[in-house]
Amino acid sequence: MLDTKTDLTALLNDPSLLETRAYLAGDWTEGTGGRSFEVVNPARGDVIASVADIDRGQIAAAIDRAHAAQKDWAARTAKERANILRAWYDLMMANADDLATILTAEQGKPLAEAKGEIAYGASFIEWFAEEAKRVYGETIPGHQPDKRITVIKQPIGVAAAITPWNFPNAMITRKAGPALAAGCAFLVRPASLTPLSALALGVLAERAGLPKGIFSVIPSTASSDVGKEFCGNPKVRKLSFTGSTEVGRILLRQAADQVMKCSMELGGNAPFIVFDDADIDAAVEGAIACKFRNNGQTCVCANRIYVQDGVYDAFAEKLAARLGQMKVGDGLDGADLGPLIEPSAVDKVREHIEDATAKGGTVFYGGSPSNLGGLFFEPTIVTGATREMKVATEETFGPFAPLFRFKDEDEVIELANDTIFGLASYFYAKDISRVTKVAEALEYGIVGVNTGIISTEVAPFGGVKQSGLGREGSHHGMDDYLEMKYICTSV
Ligand SMILES: O=CCCC(=O)O
Repeated sequence: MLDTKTDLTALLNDPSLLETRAYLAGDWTEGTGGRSFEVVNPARGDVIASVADIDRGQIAAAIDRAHAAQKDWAARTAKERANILRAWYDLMMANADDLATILTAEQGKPLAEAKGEIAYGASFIEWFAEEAKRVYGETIPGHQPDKRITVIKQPIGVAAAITPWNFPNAMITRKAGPALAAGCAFLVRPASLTPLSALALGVLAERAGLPKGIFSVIPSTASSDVGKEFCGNPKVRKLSFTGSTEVGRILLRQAADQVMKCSMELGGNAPFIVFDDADIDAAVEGAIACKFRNNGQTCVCANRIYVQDGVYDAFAEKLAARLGQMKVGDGLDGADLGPLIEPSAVDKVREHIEDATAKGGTVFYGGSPSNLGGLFFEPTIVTGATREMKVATEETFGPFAPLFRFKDEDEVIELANDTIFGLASYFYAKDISRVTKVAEALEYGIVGVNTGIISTEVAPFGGVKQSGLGREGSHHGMDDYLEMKYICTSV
C-alpha cells in the first residue's frame, strides 16, 4: 500500500465539488442522527471523506417528493428539459479535471482513464438532451372507417437506479440522461465505495437548474433496504440496475411484486477471439484496451482470450511485451494500471490464477500481487487455459488474461457461446466471409470486430441471456423510460 495521504480538497480547482451530504430531492441532507460512512482511496488506503448514510425512511421521503415534482417536469417542453440537460453537460465538461480527480481518488483508475470516463459520462447527457426533442409518436391507419389511431409516448414516472463502483460517473449519466430527457424524476443510489463522483454530479445538476425533486443522489450502506424501497414503493415505476447477475436476479424478484419495468446491465464473460488471419499487432492493442481497461474491472472486459493455433505463440509473446511497458501504481500519479477496488477483488484474481495453474495452465507473465502491496496486482497471462478452469465460466474482474488455444471457427464459436452470459464479445479476423459469419453466430448483445473498444453513447449497450434486459445509450435508450399509449378515437 502506498503511504501518501490524499488531500483531495487541495487537488481540486473547485473544492465545493467535494460534497459529502446526500442530495435528496433538491436538498443537501445529512444521514439521520448524523450517520455516515467512510470512503477510502484504494491506492493509498486512506480515508478521503465521510459521507452521509441515508436510511430507508429518508429514501421514502425523497421518493414522495420526486413523485410530487415529476408531473411539472414532464409538462415542460422537451426543449426546456433539453436546455437544462445541455447546461449540465457543459458544466461536467468545464469541471472535467476535478471530476476525474475525485473519481480516481475514490475508484483507483488512472487519471487519464478517469478523464475519459467523464467525457464518456457527459456524452450521455449531451446525447439525451438532443433525443428529448425526438420522442415521436405514431399514427396508424384505423381498423374501421370511423376510427383514428394514434400512439403517444409518455414518461414512465419516477425512475430509480442502483449503480456500480467501476464507472462512478458514466453508469449514472447513462441512466439519468434518458430518464430526465423523457420527463421522469430520477433517484440514484451510487455504490457505497464510490459516492463522491455521484454527489459531485448532484452539485452540477443543481447548478445547471434541474428543479427540486427531479434528481436525487442517495449514498447509503443499507443496500438491502435501498433495493426493497426502490422495488416495493408504488410511487417508483422503473428500476435500472448495473451490477452483478446475482444481485440483478434478487432485484428482479423484488420488482415482480409490483410488476415494475426493469433495465438490467449485468455480468459478462466476454470472449476475445484472435483468428490466424488477424492483424496480430492490432489484436494485441485491442486486448490491452479491453482486457486491461480499468484494470480488468469492467463488465465488457475480455475474460477469455481464444487464440488460433497458428498465431498463439506470437500473440502471447507480443501481449507479454506490451504488458511489460505498463506501469502498475497510483492512478493519481501517472500509472497505467491502478489498484483493484477491494481485498475480495484481489482474492478473486489470485483464486482464478491458482485454479488455472492447478489445472495445467502456465504463468507466462506476472502471476502475483504487485510488490507495491495493498490492492495492486501484476497484470497476468496464463497460457494453456482450458474450459475446466474457473475463468472459463466466471468473470475474474481483474488483470488476468487466460489464453485458450483453438483450431477452427466452429470450435471457437461453440466455446465462446458456452456461457450463461451474453454481453460483449470481440474478434479479430480479415476474411470478410468469416467476419460476417462469426459476428452473426456470437450470442452476445455487442460484438467488437477488429476493435477492443465498443462503448459509445450513440450505440445500444446491453446484453442477452443472463447479462441483462434492455438497452442503454442510442435512441433506443429512451424507450426504457417511456410508456406507449394507444388512443383510439371514433370520429
Ligand atoms: O462496466 C460496465 C460499463 C462499461 C462501458 O460502458 O463501457
